[in-house]
Parts: sequence; C-alpha cells; structure tokens
Amino acid sequence: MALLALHAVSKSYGALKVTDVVSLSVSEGETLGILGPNGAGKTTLFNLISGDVRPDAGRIEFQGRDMTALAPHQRCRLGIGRSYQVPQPFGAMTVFENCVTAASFGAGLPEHEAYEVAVDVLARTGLKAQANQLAGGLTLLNRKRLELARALCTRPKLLLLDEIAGGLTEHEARQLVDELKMLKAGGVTMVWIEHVVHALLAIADRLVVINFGAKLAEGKPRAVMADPEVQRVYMGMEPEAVA
Ligand SMILES: Nc1ncnc2c1ncn2[C@@H]1O[C@H](COP(=O)(O)OP(=O)(O)OP(=O)(O)O)[C@@H](O)[C@H]1O
Repeated sequence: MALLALHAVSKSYGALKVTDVVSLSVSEGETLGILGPNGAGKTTLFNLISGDVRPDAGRIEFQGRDMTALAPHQRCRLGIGRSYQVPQPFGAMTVFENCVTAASFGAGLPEHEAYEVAVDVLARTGLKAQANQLAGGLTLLNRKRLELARALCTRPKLLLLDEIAGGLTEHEARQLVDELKMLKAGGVTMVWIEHVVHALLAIADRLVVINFGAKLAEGKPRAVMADPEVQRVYMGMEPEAVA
C-alpha cells in the first residue's frame, strides 16, 4: 500500500488550471523528487497534500485513508510534515522554542516529550549550537535547517520539502543533502520539490516532472533527466544538470 496517493487531483484558480488531473503515489521509505519550471504548480501540489488548499476534484489518501476533507492540522497529526519555500520561523523565539512549539502543536506532544523531540531533532539537523539563538538572526543555511527541524518536530511519516536547497551555496547544499541522506537512512519518507537538480539527483529514488499543472514525466531519475521533453522544458534553466 502506498503511504500517499493522489487520484486525479485538480485545482484551478479562475481560468488557470494549476493542478491538472494529477495522480501519483509515494511508497514508504521512498524519496520522490519533484521538478518543474517556475509556476508549474509544484507548491500547489504540496498545498493540496498538506491541506492548505482543497482540490476541485480528485481524492487524496494517506495510509489508505481518504483525507481529502481533512484540515491541515489534522493531516499534520496523521503524520504529514512540511517545510515552506520561504522559511517561516517565529523570528522572536529561539531555535529551541521554535522546535518545541512545532512538537507541541504540530505533533500534540506533552511538554516534556516535546523538549526531548526538540533536542533530538536539533542534533540531527546540525542546529545544536544555535539552540538558544533567536530564529530571526540565523544565516540562510540555518534558517533552512530550522525549517527542516520544525517539520521533523511534528514527527512526520511523510516529509514534504519545498525548495529547501534554494539560495544555498554549493557547499551548503551538499551539507544539507548529507543531512537529508541521514534522515532517509533513518527511514523518513520524503517528497522534495527542488530546482537545484544535482542536489535532488543525489538522493531521489524517483522523479516526477510537472509542467503546466500536469505530469510531464515520471520514473528513475537518470531516465527522466534524459527524456528529450524534460530537457526541452529545462533548457536555459540548469542545462549542465541535464547534460
Ligand atoms: N492562491 C492563488 N491564487 C491565484 N493563483 C495562484 C495561487 N496560488 C498559486 N497560483 C498560481 O498558480 C501557478 C502555480 O503556482 P505554484 O506556486 O504552485 O508553482 P510552482 O511550480 O511552485 O512555482 P515556483 O517554482 O516558482 O515556486 C502560478 O501561476 C501561480 O501564480
């Protein structure tokens, strides 16, 4: 049974069909990469999965259960954690407080357990030394790490990562990929939207390419990147990554 399954999901904003009859599934333990040009509808797909946006048509299942009508906090409790493209920490709180808040309200943990989860997650995301810093003063890499940490504190079975490597230097992106590889080795199922193709290729088991709201290609990463249609769509974007 798939951990997550989308069945013919559609979403329009006025005349703009942003998600066009998309079906896809994610297996337990898998890392699925999602690629697509700007405005293709990738973040909307995450919004549909996390419940921030309701579909006009179609069905979304998690662990075999229809969750199409559930609110975002209910989906979070079921085990869907997400990071946002633009990090959204509570800037006036410390890194640790941000994590405890995510564990308390996202996962619904009692205080002492939320503290334990926060300590564990900070160690796993390389943020232990920054635990008492205000989130608003972090570097971009650490803001990205905190975005990841806050999602992990909700104890997700499925982790949705939205352009978490965006804006990072090569070296920083490599560090982040190493941390994600450790999470993957620990059994976390991930769906990762990313424009930094080489980062995605370093970890994804499978790729889906979205264009104009619909699936353009799907399969093993190397085969998808060698697809002439995918290369055409990416031409001028990251040509070296598809060579
Ligand atoms: N709430 C909304 N109201 C109207 N249009 C929207 C809304 N949300 C998204 N859109 C439009 O839907 C399209 C897809 O947006 P989306 O953010 O899903 O794309 P994306 O593939 O994630 O893009 P990027 O790679 O630039 O982040 C865009 O044209 C966007 O302007």
